[in-house]
Amino acid sequence: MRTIKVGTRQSELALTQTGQVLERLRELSREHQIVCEFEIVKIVTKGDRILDTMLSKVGGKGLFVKEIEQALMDKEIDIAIHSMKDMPFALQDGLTIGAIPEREDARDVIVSKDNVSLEHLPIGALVGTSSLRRACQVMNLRPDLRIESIRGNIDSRLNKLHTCSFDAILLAAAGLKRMGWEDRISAHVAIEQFVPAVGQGALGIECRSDDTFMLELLALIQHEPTALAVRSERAFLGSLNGGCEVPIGAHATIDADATTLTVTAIVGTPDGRTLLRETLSGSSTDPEALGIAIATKLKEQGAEQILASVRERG
Ligand SMILES: NCc1[nH]cc(CCC(=O)O)c1CC(=O)O
Repeated sequence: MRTIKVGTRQSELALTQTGQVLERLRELSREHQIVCEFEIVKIVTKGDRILDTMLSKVGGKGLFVKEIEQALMDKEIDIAIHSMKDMPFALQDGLTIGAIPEREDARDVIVSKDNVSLEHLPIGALVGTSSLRRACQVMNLRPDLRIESIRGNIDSRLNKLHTCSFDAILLAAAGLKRMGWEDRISAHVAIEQFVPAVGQGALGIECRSDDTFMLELLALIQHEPTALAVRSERAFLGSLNGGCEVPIGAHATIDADATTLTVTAIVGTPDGRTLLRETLSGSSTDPEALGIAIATKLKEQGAEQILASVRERG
Protein backbone atom coordinates (compact mmCIF):
# COMPACT_ATOMS: atom_id res chain seq x y z
CA MET A 1 0.00 0.00 0.00
CA ARG A 2 1.26 3.42 -0.87
CA THR A 3 1.49 6.04 1.88
CA ILE A 4 1.02 9.47 0.35
CA LYS A 5 2.81 12.21 2.27
CA VAL A 6 0.89 15.46 2.11
CA GLY A 7 2.79 18.70 2.67
CA THR A 8 0.96 21.68 4.13
CA ARG A 9 1.68 25.01 5.74
CA GLN A 10 0.75 25.23 9.39
CA SER A 11 -1.78 28.03 9.14
CA GLU A 12 -5.30 27.17 10.19
CA LEU A 13 -6.53 27.80 6.64
CA ALA A 14 -3.86 25.58 5.07
CA LEU A 15 -4.57 22.76 7.53
CA THR A 16 -8.32 23.09 7.00
CA GLN A 17 -8.18 23.05 3.22
CA THR A 18 -5.71 20.17 3.25
CA GLY A 19 -8.09 18.22 5.49
CA GLN A 20 -11.02 18.97 3.19
CA VAL A 21 -9.16 17.84 0.07
CA LEU A 22 -7.90 14.67 1.79
CA GLU A 23 -11.41 13.77 2.87
CA ARG A 24 -12.53 13.94 -0.77
CA LEU A 25 -9.44 12.06 -2.02
CA ARG A 26 -10.07 9.28 0.52
CA GLU A 27 -13.67 8.92 -0.74
CA LEU A 28 -12.61 8.91 -4.39
CA SER A 29 -9.78 6.41 -3.89
CA ARG A 30 -12.16 4.08 -2.04
CA GLU A 31 -14.74 4.37 -4.83
CA HIS A 32 -12.09 3.51 -7.41
CA GLN A 33 -10.50 0.81 -5.31
CA ILE A 34 -7.17 2.56 -5.17
CA VAL A 35 -5.43 1.39 -2.00
CA CYS A 36 -3.55 4.17 -0.24
CA GLU A 37 -3.26 6.14 2.96
CA PHE A 38 -2.34 9.74 3.67
CA GLU A 39 0.10 11.25 6.14
CA ILE A 40 0.27 14.99 6.84
CA VAL A 41 3.68 16.71 6.95
CA LYS A 42 3.72 20.31 8.26
CA ILE A 43 6.15 22.73 6.67
CA VAL A 44 7.09 26.25 7.83
CA THR A 45 7.70 28.53 4.85
CA LYS A 46 9.56 31.81 4.51
CA GLY A 47 6.21 33.54 3.97
CA ASP A 48 4.99 32.32 7.35
CA ARG A 49 8.10 33.61 9.13
CA ILE A 50 7.81 37.13 7.74
CA LEU A 51 4.06 37.67 7.91
CA ASP A 52 4.70 40.82 9.93
CA THR A 53 6.60 42.60 7.19
CA MET A 54 5.00 44.03 4.06
CA LEU A 55 4.71 40.96 1.86
CA SER A 56 4.62 43.09 -1.27
CA LYS A 57 7.88 44.75 -0.15
CA VAL A 58 9.69 41.55 0.67
CA GLY A 59 8.65 40.55 -2.82
CA GLY A 60 9.78 37.35 -4.39
CA LYS A 61 6.96 35.45 -5.94
CA GLY A 62 5.75 32.33 -4.24
CA LEU A 63 7.04 33.05 -0.77
CA PHE A 64 4.81 30.34 0.61
CA VAL A 65 5.55 27.87 -2.11
CA LYS A 66 9.31 27.55 -2.58
CA GLU A 67 10.09 25.38 0.42
CA ILE A 68 7.10 23.17 -0.21
CA GLU A 69 8.30 22.63 -3.78
CA GLN A 70 11.74 21.71 -2.46
CA ALA A 71 10.15 19.11 -0.16
CA LEU A 72 8.31 17.68 -3.19
CA MET A 73 11.55 17.48 -5.17
CA ASP A 74 13.33 15.85 -2.22
CA LYS A 75 10.47 13.33 -1.89
CA GLU A 76 9.86 14.36 1.70
CA ILE A 77 6.28 14.83 0.51
CA ASP A 78 4.30 13.54 -2.48
CA ILE A 79 1.61 16.18 -2.87
CA ALA A 80 0.99 19.71 -1.63
CA ILE A 81 -2.32 21.53 -1.51
CA HIS A 82 -2.03 25.20 -2.37
CA SER A 83 -4.36 28.14 -2.80
CA MET A 84 -3.99 28.77 -6.52
CA LYS A 85 -3.78 32.49 -5.88
CA ASP A 86 -0.59 31.99 -3.88
CA MET A 87 1.02 29.99 -6.69
CA PRO A 88 3.64 31.76 -8.79
CA PHE A 89 3.19 31.49 -12.54
CA ALA A 90 6.22 29.25 -13.06
CA LEU A 91 6.48 26.01 -11.12
CA GLN A 92 9.78 24.36 -10.38
CA ASP A 93 10.93 22.00 -13.16
CA GLY A 94 9.78 18.46 -12.51
CA LEU A 95 6.60 19.55 -10.71
CA THR A 96 3.07 19.99 -11.98
CA ILE A 97 -0.42 20.89 -10.80
CA GLY A 98 -1.95 17.41 -10.82
CA ALA A 99 -5.47 18.65 -10.15
CA ILE A 100 -7.58 21.73 -9.59
CA PRO A 101 -10.77 20.87 -7.65
CA GLU A 102 -14.00 22.83 -8.00
CA ARG A 103 -13.63 26.51 -7.15
CA GLU A 104 -15.19 27.93 -3.99
CA ASP A 105 -16.77 31.40 -4.09
CA ALA A 106 -14.22 33.57 -5.94
CA ARG A 107 -15.49 36.91 -4.61
CA ASP A 108 -13.91 39.32 -2.20
CA VAL A 109 -15.95 40.26 0.84
CA ILE A 110 -16.00 43.12 3.27
CA VAL A 111 -16.06 42.60 7.01
CA SER A 112 -16.87 45.91 8.66
CA LYS A 113 -17.39 47.18 12.18
CA ASP A 114 -20.92 48.35 11.56
CA ASN A 115 -21.69 45.41 9.29
CA VAL A 116 -22.12 47.66 6.28
CA SER A 117 -21.17 47.19 2.62
CA LEU A 118 -18.33 49.02 0.86
CA GLU A 119 -20.84 51.55 -0.56
CA HIS A 120 -22.17 52.35 2.90
CA LEU A 121 -18.88 52.86 4.74
CA PRO A 122 -18.74 56.38 6.21
CA ILE A 123 -16.76 59.02 4.30
CA GLY A 124 -13.04 58.72 5.06
CA ALA A 125 -13.33 55.31 6.71
CA LEU A 126 -10.13 53.29 7.23
CA VAL A 127 -9.92 50.03 5.27
CA GLY A 128 -7.34 47.38 6.12
CA THR A 129 -5.77 45.42 3.28
CA SER A 130 -2.25 44.61 2.21
CA SER A 131 -3.36 43.58 -1.25
CA LEU A 132 -2.50 46.21 -3.87
CA ARG A 133 -5.25 44.78 -6.07
CA ARG A 134 -7.84 45.36 -3.35
CA ALA A 135 -6.45 48.80 -2.51
CA CYS A 136 -6.62 49.81 -6.17
CA GLN A 137 -10.23 48.76 -6.61
CA VAL A 138 -11.45 50.13 -3.26
CA MET A 139 -9.90 53.54 -3.96
CA ASN A 140 -11.27 53.53 -7.49
CA LEU A 141 -14.80 52.92 -6.20
CA ARG A 142 -14.50 55.12 -3.10
CA PRO A 143 -11.70 57.72 -3.47
CA ASP A 144 -12.65 59.18 -0.08
CA LEU A 145 -11.60 56.06 1.85
CA ARG A 146 -8.17 55.45 3.41
CA ILE A 147 -6.15 52.25 3.11
CA GLU A 148 -3.72 50.83 5.62
CA SER A 149 -1.82 47.57 5.44
CA ILE A 150 -2.99 44.75 7.69
CA ARG A 151 -1.00 41.55 8.16
CA GLY A 152 -1.47 38.11 9.55
CA ASN A 153 -3.65 35.11 8.92
CA ILE A 154 -7.40 35.41 8.57
CA ASP A 155 -8.34 35.19 12.24
CA SER A 156 -5.71 37.69 13.37
CA ARG A 157 -6.94 40.09 10.69
CA LEU A 158 -10.52 39.61 11.88
CA ASN A 159 -9.36 40.36 15.42
CA LYS A 160 -7.55 43.51 14.32
CA LEU A 161 -10.85 44.86 13.05
CA HIS A 162 -11.83 45.24 16.71
CA THR A 163 -8.49 45.92 18.37
CA CYS A 164 -7.16 48.41 15.79
CA SER A 165 -8.72 51.49 14.24
CA PHE A 166 -9.88 49.82 11.02
CA ASP A 167 -13.50 50.35 9.99
CA ALA A 168 -13.40 47.45 7.57
CA ILE A 169 -11.19 44.80 6.07
CA LEU A 170 -11.38 42.92 2.79
CA LEU A 171 -10.90 39.17 2.55
CA ALA A 172 -11.53 36.35 0.12
CA ALA A 173 -14.94 34.71 0.59
CA ALA A 174 -13.34 31.31 -0.02
CA GLY A 175 -11.04 31.40 3.00
CA LEU A 176 -13.85 32.45 5.33
CA LYS A 177 -16.18 29.77 3.97
CA ARG A 178 -13.61 27.02 4.29
CA MET A 179 -13.01 28.04 7.90
CA GLY A 180 -16.76 28.14 8.59
CA TRP A 181 -16.63 31.86 9.39
CA GLU A 182 -19.15 33.07 6.80
CA ASP A 183 -21.17 34.75 9.53
CA ARG A 184 -18.45 37.40 9.77
CA ILE A 185 -19.14 38.60 6.21
CA SER A 186 -20.84 42.01 6.07
CA ALA A 187 -21.25 42.04 2.29
CA HIS A 188 -19.95 40.33 -0.82
CA VAL A 189 -18.37 42.57 -3.41
CA ALA A 190 -19.71 41.78 -6.89
CA ILE A 191 -17.14 40.35 -9.29
CA GLU A 192 -18.43 42.76 -11.94
CA GLN A 193 -17.22 45.73 -9.91
CA PHE A 194 -14.27 44.17 -8.11
CA VAL A 195 -12.13 41.62 -9.94
CA PRO A 196 -10.64 38.84 -7.78
CA ALA A 197 -7.01 37.72 -7.78
CA VAL A 198 -5.93 35.19 -10.36
CA GLY A 199 -6.92 31.76 -9.06
CA GLN A 200 -8.84 33.14 -6.08
CA GLY A 201 -11.11 30.56 -4.50
CA ALA A 202 -9.42 27.66 -6.28
CA LEU A 203 -7.05 25.09 -4.81
CA GLY A 204 -4.31 23.29 -6.70
CA ILE A 205 -2.66 20.01 -5.85
CA GLU A 206 0.98 19.91 -6.84
CA CYS A 207 2.97 16.71 -7.36
CA ARG A 208 6.01 15.42 -9.23
CA SER A 209 5.46 15.28 -13.01
CA ASP A 210 6.71 11.68 -13.19
CA ASP A 211 4.54 10.35 -10.34
CA THR A 212 2.01 8.49 -12.48
CA PHE A 213 0.28 6.88 -9.49
CA MET A 214 -0.40 10.32 -8.00
CA LEU A 215 -1.45 11.83 -11.33
CA GLU A 216 -4.03 9.09 -11.80
CA LEU A 217 -5.42 9.53 -8.32
CA LEU A 218 -5.48 13.34 -8.62
CA ALA A 219 -7.30 13.22 -11.97
CA LEU A 220 -10.32 11.98 -10.00
CA ILE A 221 -10.62 15.27 -8.10
CA GLN A 222 -10.02 17.57 -11.08
CA HIS A 223 -12.90 19.94 -11.92
CA GLU A 224 -12.40 20.72 -15.59
CA PRO A 225 -14.42 23.97 -15.79
CA THR A 226 -12.46 25.41 -12.86
CA ALA A 227 -9.16 24.18 -14.29
CA LEU A 228 -9.84 25.78 -17.69
CA ALA A 229 -10.81 29.09 -16.09
CA VAL A 230 -7.76 29.15 -13.82
CA ARG A 231 -5.46 28.23 -16.72
CA SER A 232 -6.63 31.29 -18.67
CA GLU A 233 -6.27 33.55 -15.61
CA ARG A 234 -2.75 32.28 -15.04
CA ALA A 235 -1.75 32.70 -18.69
CA PHE A 236 -2.84 36.34 -18.33
CA LEU A 237 -0.73 36.68 -15.17
CA GLY A 238 2.29 35.10 -16.83
CA SER A 239 1.93 37.27 -19.90
CA LEU A 240 2.20 40.41 -17.77
CA ASN A 241 4.80 38.86 -15.49
CA GLY A 242 2.48 39.64 -12.60
CA GLY A 243 2.47 38.62 -8.97
CA CYS A 244 1.12 39.82 -5.65
CA GLU A 245 3.50 42.81 -5.70
CA VAL A 246 1.38 44.64 -8.31
CA PRO A 247 -2.34 45.52 -8.59
CA ILE A 248 -3.52 42.90 -11.04
CA GLY A 249 -6.55 40.60 -11.13
CA ALA A 250 -8.45 38.29 -13.44
CA HIS A 251 -11.49 36.10 -13.26
CA ALA A 252 -12.72 33.64 -15.89
CA THR A 253 -15.91 31.62 -16.15
CA ILE A 254 -17.07 28.98 -18.56
CA ASP A 255 -20.53 28.98 -20.18
CA ALA A 256 -23.13 26.26 -19.63
CA ASP A 257 -22.19 24.15 -22.66
CA ALA A 258 -18.49 24.43 -21.75
CA THR A 259 -17.43 25.80 -25.14
CA THR A 260 -16.73 29.44 -24.30
CA LEU A 261 -14.56 31.01 -21.63
CA THR A 262 -15.06 34.64 -20.63
CA VAL A 263 -12.35 36.46 -18.73
CA THR A 264 -12.31 39.89 -17.10
CA ALA A 265 -8.94 41.34 -16.13
CA ILE A 266 -7.65 44.51 -14.48
CA VAL A 267 -4.37 46.31 -14.02
CA GLY A 268 -4.11 49.52 -12.02
CA THR A 269 -2.28 51.67 -9.54
CA PRO A 270 -2.57 51.23 -5.75
CA ASP A 271 -4.19 54.69 -5.41
CA GLY A 272 -7.01 53.56 -7.72
CA ARG A 273 -6.66 56.56 -10.02
CA THR A 274 -5.69 54.32 -12.91
CA LEU A 275 -7.67 51.16 -13.46
CA LEU A 276 -7.62 49.38 -16.81
CA ARG A 277 -10.22 46.74 -17.35
CA GLU A 278 -11.12 44.42 -20.20
CA THR A 279 -13.47 41.49 -20.82
CA LEU A 280 -12.93 38.96 -23.58
CA SER A 281 -14.40 35.61 -24.64
CA GLY A 282 -12.75 32.76 -26.49
CA SER A 283 -12.83 29.06 -27.09
CA SER A 284 -12.44 26.85 -24.03
CA THR A 285 -10.21 24.55 -26.08
CA ASP A 286 -7.32 27.02 -25.67
CA PRO A 287 -7.59 28.80 -22.32
CA GLU A 288 -3.98 30.02 -22.47
CA ALA A 289 -4.65 31.79 -25.79
CA LEU A 290 -7.51 33.70 -24.17
CA GLY A 291 -5.36 34.73 -21.20
CA ILE A 292 -2.62 35.95 -23.50
CA ALA A 293 -5.16 37.77 -25.71
CA ILE A 294 -6.60 39.74 -22.80
CA ALA A 295 -3.11 40.59 -21.61
CA THR A 296 -2.39 41.93 -25.11
CA LYS A 297 -5.51 44.11 -24.97
CA LEU A 298 -4.40 45.58 -21.64
CA LYS A 299 -0.84 46.04 -22.92
CA GLU A 300 -2.25 48.12 -25.78
CA GLN A 301 -3.68 50.42 -23.11
CA GLY A 302 -0.37 50.75 -21.29
CA ALA A 303 -0.55 47.96 -18.69
CA GLU A 304 3.19 47.26 -18.81
CA GLN A 305 4.09 50.91 -18.16
CA ILE A 306 1.65 51.02 -15.24
CA LEU A 307 3.09 47.85 -13.71
CA ALA A 308 6.65 49.10 -14.24
CA SER A 309 5.86 52.35 -12.43
CA VAL A 310 4.26 50.47 -9.51
CA ARG A 311 7.34 48.20 -9.23
CA GLU A 312 9.66 51.20 -9.36
CA ARG A 313 7.89 52.94 -6.49
CA GLY A 314 7.84 49.59 -4.64
N1 LIG B 1 -3.31 35.84 0.27
C1 LIG B 1 -3.72 35.00 1.33
C2 LIG B 1 -4.75 34.00 0.94
N2 LIG B 1 -4.47 33.01 0.09
C3 LIG B 1 -5.61 32.26 -0.09
C4 LIG B 1 -6.60 32.81 0.67
C5 LIG B 1 -7.96 32.24 0.77
C6 LIG B 1 -8.80 32.40 -0.45
C7 LIG B 1 -8.43 31.61 -1.65
O1 LIG B 1 -8.18 30.39 -1.57
O2 LIG B 1 -8.41 32.20 -2.73
C8 LIG B 1 -6.08 33.93 1.33
C9 LIG B 1 -6.77 34.83 2.27
C10 LIG B 1 -7.42 36.07 1.69
O3 LIG B 1 -6.97 36.61 0.67
O4 LIG B 1 -8.40 36.56 2.27
